[in-house]
Amino acid sequence: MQGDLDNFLYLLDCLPVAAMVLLFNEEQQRESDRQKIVYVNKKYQQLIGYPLERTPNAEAWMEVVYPDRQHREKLMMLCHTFGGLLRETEEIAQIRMKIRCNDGKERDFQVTGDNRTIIPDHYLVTFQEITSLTAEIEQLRQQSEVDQLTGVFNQHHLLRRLEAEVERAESTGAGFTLMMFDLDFFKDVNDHYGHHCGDQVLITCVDLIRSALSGVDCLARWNGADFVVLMREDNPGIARQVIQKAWQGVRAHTFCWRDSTFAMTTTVGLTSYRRGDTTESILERADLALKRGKRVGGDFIFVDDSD
Ligand SMILES: Nc1nc2c(ncn2[C@@H]2O[C@H](COP(=O)(O)OP(=O)(O)OP(=O)(O)O)[C@@H](O)[C@H]2O)c(=O)[nH]1
Repeated sequence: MQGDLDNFLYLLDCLPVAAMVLLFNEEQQRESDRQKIVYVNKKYQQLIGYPLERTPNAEAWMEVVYPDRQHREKLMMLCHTFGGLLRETEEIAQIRMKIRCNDGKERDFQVTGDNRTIIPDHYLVTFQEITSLTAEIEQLRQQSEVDQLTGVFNQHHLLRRLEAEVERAESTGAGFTLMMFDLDFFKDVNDHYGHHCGDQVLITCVDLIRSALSGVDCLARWNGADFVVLMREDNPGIARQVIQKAWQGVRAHTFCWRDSTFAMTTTVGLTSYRRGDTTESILERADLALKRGKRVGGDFIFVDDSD
């Protein structure tokens, strides 16, 4: 048995993957004493940087590689499930975790626990670094939520935020305001000056609107020349004052294209959250308010105060 273990550990040192061996002892009273790290291979020491002496048991190891207490507590819960899963299913279990390595850098790892090792009660845990993969996924996730032309959020993100905001309003009672912005006669800009000029106008308008908002307000492109602002302000009067600055900012701006200058106006439809609202009902009301603003010729802020 000892020979098997020695051979097994020798093989682990030849692996190009960081690995540790855990010994499970179900008889120990305290959960933290049930898992003991009995071996870390060479690749583990190179990549994560801690020798076995620095990792005497699972709990101490956790404190070294997860100095952030909150992160550690979350992970302890995950690991508890992870260990339970391994013992119950006699299979492989995987989790993703952030580890503070000995060089002080935080890296992401795919951690795989395998209880099918040949030594009874010994579990093999391998660590595959996925830091660059995680960064790429995060970058793609962010890109998928942003409008490529203007850099503000897209409709997909807005709908997610709106859903979360409706849930928050339902549970806390703190409302919010939704505004739909449309550039008036934007099609004429494209027709007169070309699509490229239209693009620049959209970018400039976004900058002007954004500069009137605070960092917590969510500005998103709804489609074409329509934008939506979600503001955590349940008083429509106050929200109106803020949005008027954005509306006025676009109005006062002189747009230049080659030898020409021109002005732009916007129409805004504004509505506030009401108890029982869904994302659809509040969007519908904002759209209706926008249409009513358009009906009076645009260049207008229409506040929906119907009941
Ligand atoms: N340049 C440019 N044009 C776009 C883009 N997306 C949509 N459009 C154009 O935006 C126009 C639609 O805008 P609308 O708001 O419906 O038309 P509008 O002239 O502003 O009409 P009103 O809103 O009623 O004042 C169409 O001509 C689209 O081709 C874009 O990314 N770039």
